Amino acid sequence: MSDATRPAAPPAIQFENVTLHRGGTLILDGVSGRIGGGETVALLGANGSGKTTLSRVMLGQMWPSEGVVHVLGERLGRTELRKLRRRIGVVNGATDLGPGELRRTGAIVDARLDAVSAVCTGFFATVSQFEKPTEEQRDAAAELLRIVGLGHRLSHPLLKLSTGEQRRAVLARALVTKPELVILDEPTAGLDLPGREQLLAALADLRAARPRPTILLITHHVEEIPGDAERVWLMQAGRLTHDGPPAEVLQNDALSAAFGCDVRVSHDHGRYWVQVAANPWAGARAAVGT
Ligand SMILES: Nc1ncnc2c1ncn2[C@@H]1O[C@H](COP(=O)(O)OP(=O)(O)OP(=O)(O)O)[C@@H](O)[C@H]1O
Repeated sequence: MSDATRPAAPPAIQFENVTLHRGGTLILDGVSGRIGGGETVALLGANGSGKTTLSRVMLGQMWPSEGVVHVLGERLGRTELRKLRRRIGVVNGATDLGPGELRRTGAIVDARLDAVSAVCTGFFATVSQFEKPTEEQRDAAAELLRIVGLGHRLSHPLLKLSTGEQRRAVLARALVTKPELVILDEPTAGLDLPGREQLLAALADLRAARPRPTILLITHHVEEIPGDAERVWLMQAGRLTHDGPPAEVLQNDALSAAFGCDVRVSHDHGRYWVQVAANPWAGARAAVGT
């Protein structure tokens, strides 16, 4: 069957005309998009463009003022979120918080837990250990922690791990249930160079898995986008301005507009790289005499 006649994979995520206001600010402005089952989509955009908010809408953590969102065949608002969340693996930046703040910020795991217990909370989609994991579940958690390079930290509380180690533990938690959908929000923040490459390799393994999970990767770093990702979304001021294959979207003009500075994109070793061509702060430096 040719690509033209092959039916499109059923969507893992589909949202239409999603608008979200908070405190009088328009954060998402009528965004629509679709990710087919098993596809990888990278979401790029400047600070404050609305990337995390969009991912939180998909997770049912924030409610849009308008619009319809379907995730893994379920319409948000008409489905039991707890059940749905068990099918989704999430990595975000909010791991090093105490329990009071956990509820307020939507953090995903209680950082006082030891690494194995923290990973096991992924089986129950809870932030803390409210249910006792089985021995098999603890073994699976330990195995994943070894795979992400934390075999020597199994019984350490997350609070006592470095930022990069916490990040790896949270990735293990996200993957422990073999989720159908994985949402990674800046998963390499705080990782050192080998740590980042290790995480990107784990991402490549995930993309090679069968059945292949759907992946939404939110990042600021063009070089982290798998060159063969199905699509790249560019976000600017709460709108999805571009949606297409990497070669089409990762262009000088589109990225310069999205980041508000003149950039040059290159392609090497199967990945895209970006350099700032003109320093947007040069005027400010001149003004302060540096
Ligand atoms: N609860 C809120 N009330 C008011 N404004 C908010 C709220 N949450 C987010 N915002 C604003 O919405 C905008 C988008 O925030 P969001 O965190 O989604 O951006 P982002 O693209 O993920 O940014 P970053 O790259 O810095 O993580 C920002 O300007 C932010 O200040």
